Amino acid sequence: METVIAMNVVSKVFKGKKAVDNISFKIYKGSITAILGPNGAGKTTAILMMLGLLEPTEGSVTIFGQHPKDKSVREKTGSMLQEVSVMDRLKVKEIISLISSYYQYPMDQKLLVEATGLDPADLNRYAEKLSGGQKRSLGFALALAGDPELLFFDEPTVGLDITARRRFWEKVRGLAEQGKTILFTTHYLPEAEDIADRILLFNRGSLAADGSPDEIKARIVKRSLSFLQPADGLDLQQKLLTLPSIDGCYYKDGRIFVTTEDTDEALRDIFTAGLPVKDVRIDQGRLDEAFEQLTMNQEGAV
Ligand SMILES: Nc1ncnc2c1ncn2[C@@H]1O[C@H](COP(=O)(O)OP(=O)(O)OP(=O)(O)O)[C@@H](O)[C@H]1O
Repeated sequence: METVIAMNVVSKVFKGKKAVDNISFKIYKGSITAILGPNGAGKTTAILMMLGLLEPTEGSVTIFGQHPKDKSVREKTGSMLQEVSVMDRLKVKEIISLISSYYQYPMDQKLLVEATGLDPADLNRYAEKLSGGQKRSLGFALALAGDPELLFFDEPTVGLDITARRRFWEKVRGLAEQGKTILFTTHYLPEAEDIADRILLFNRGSLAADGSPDEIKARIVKRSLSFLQPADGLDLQQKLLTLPSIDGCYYKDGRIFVTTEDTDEALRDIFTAGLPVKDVRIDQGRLDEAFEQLTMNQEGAV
């Protein structure tokens, strides 16, 4: 497998606070990797270091074996960051032509417009007049303009409607099938689960988990056990935590979820103790549960 990105024991400190803390991983050619994590976990900081827009405080980042700022790397890299800033007083087609002109082998502009779902009629509009979703489509076009080998997307689908979102992910899948390497952050876990073949879960600047969506789910949640939250939910949570088969519990969307290695044994313990659980539900583990437990466990450990 060809290594495209190597993060070697990388840390980034802002004013004495570690935003990224001793992170190491490699990303391989043709893979789609999602970086997940709560707000402030260090995802954007990590991406900015991979783009050469921030220097690590410690450790090193190499892209295609070079420093991220190396000209050869920039020519092979495209990115769409959270803030899509458009140039004032330029039409969409002028911006696309301008950015494409920076590259030796730009993508055909007609294909580019098709790929991003921009309406050809939008090409003659001033970019600052585009809607939020259309600006993101333009951002996508600009990321693809140089027909890059490696693409970074920071929260790419925020503000996109369902159709635009589906089109975006179909295109991303197609790009990966062509051998391009994709890295993206998202807060929409189902997207990560559907699209990514690997998830890097960040928490407080560290890597809390690294694996395929299935591996991450299997690592933590085999199956999940939950009940309706009663009026005295705190009391029930405290009682649940005294049972030997239950490792932890948390509240979400009106229900109490239980962390356990063995749902059968947990249920036996709950009924033996006579706890007043209602509407018992056993589900296959979901990624958001794994995510919640992994970040919750780490918080508990700090
Ligand atoms: N330029 C900066 N100066 C000072 N602190 C910063 C700077 N950039 C980020 N931070 C801090 O570093 C930490 C990580 O921020 P980062 O933006 O990387 O998180 P994130 O995981 O991308 O969050 P979100 O999901 O909210 O986008 C936060 O505590 C943030 O306040």
